[in-house]
Amino acid sequence: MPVFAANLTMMFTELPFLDRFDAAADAGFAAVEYLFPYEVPPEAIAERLARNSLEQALFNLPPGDWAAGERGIAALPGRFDALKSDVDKALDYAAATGAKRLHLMAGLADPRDREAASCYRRSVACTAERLADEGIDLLIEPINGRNMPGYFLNDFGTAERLIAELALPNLKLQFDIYHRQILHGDVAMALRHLMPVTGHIQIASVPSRHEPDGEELNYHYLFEEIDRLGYGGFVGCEYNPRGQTLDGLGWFKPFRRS
Ligand SMILES: O=C(O)[C@@H](O)C(=O)CO
Ligand SMILES: [Mg+2]
Repeated sequence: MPVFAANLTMMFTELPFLDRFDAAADAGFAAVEYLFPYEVPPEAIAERLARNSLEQALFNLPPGDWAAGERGIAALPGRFDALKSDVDKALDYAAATGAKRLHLMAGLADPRDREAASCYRRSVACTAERLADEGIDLLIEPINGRNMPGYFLNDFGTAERLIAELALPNLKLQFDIYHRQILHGDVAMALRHLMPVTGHIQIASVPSRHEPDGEELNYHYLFEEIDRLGYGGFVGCEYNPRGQTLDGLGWFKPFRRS
């Protein structure tokens, strides 16, 4: 049975950020993820995790100036020094929360731009090596251009090739099924093919990015497939609830922590 992580950036947004940890645990989740923890001190997050016996599945390294439209800096020329201090900051949060996976966002750049590609490769390699010292996996995630126009890493094949070329044991794929379906389809075959390099999975319905309980994808089948493939990681619930978060958790009843 997959272990689901509530995504606290999207779920339980009826509540202030720290209270979402309590709500996720009360709803039966054993783990949580979110995009960015950096507005809140690491100790405050650690306290909520401990109080609720929750595991911290994943979060993202700092993304640059999000409010100004940046979506990561790994592929941006001239930002390598900033990335190194971002990694230190993220590692402080990982140490406090026990997170064993961090996602590095690529940024907005033309995937055909050679300088961006070379920056991205260097950023990914150096960050993975730094994280390996702490026993942490680095995740890279292809994101579809409808949700994030101009995002550099917009192709699963590119991510697969980079992971193979760099051959760093802690560099893994963040397989967001929502993005996969929009970018390429063929989700079940891709899960089979990419499972050896997959370090984290995320889910949402397609096309609405709501609860994984209908529309284009058969999640009942995909959850069984993920189990059949022996996946031992977390499945992040990265969806926008249609209404109140709790009202949309019917799909989750069979998986609740007892
Ligand atoms: O799919 C997504 O959008 C996220 O997993 C992410 O990290 C960037 O927004
Ligand atoms: Mg995602």
